[in-house]
Amino acid sequence: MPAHALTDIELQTIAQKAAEAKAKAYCPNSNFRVGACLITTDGQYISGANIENASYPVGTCAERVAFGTAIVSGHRSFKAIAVATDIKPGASPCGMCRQFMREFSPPGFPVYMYDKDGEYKVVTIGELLPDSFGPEDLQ
Ligand SMILES: O=c1ccn([C@H]2C[C@H](O)[C@@H](CO)O2)c(=O)[nH]1
Ligand SMILES: [Zn+2]
Repeated sequence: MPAHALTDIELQTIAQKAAEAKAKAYCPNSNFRVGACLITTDGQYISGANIENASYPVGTCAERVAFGTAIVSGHRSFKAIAVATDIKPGASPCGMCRQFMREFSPPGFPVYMYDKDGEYKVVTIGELLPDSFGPEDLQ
């Protein structure tokens, strides 16, 4: 089992919570629901969903809502994130979210992408954002 692998229970829980968050998306502009759920290294789950705005660029993605919520709750260390959408295959995080997530996750951090049937593909943030710039580069 790779160091970052989740247990079956963790995987089930993160998928369920990402799907629940998806139901809470506020997306009157795109009607494209996205839910996300992070699991912290101490086993807590923190969710997010996309929140759109009448001024379109002001809207934000589910991944950044989940990470932002976690960070302001004091969490700094994460095992994985799940992202759930109603398409098939599941959606891959946008470029801005890749960089945002990279701030708080090592290259091996797993991103589980769930599709409308609950099937997933998992990739690492390093695969999504190769040769990335991170906070350690500022030291
Ligand atoms: O990985 C993604 C991709 C898109 N969105 C949101 C942004 C916008 O509200 C809607 C359509 O792009 O989906 C996310 O939350 N996460
Ligand atoms: Zn995004």
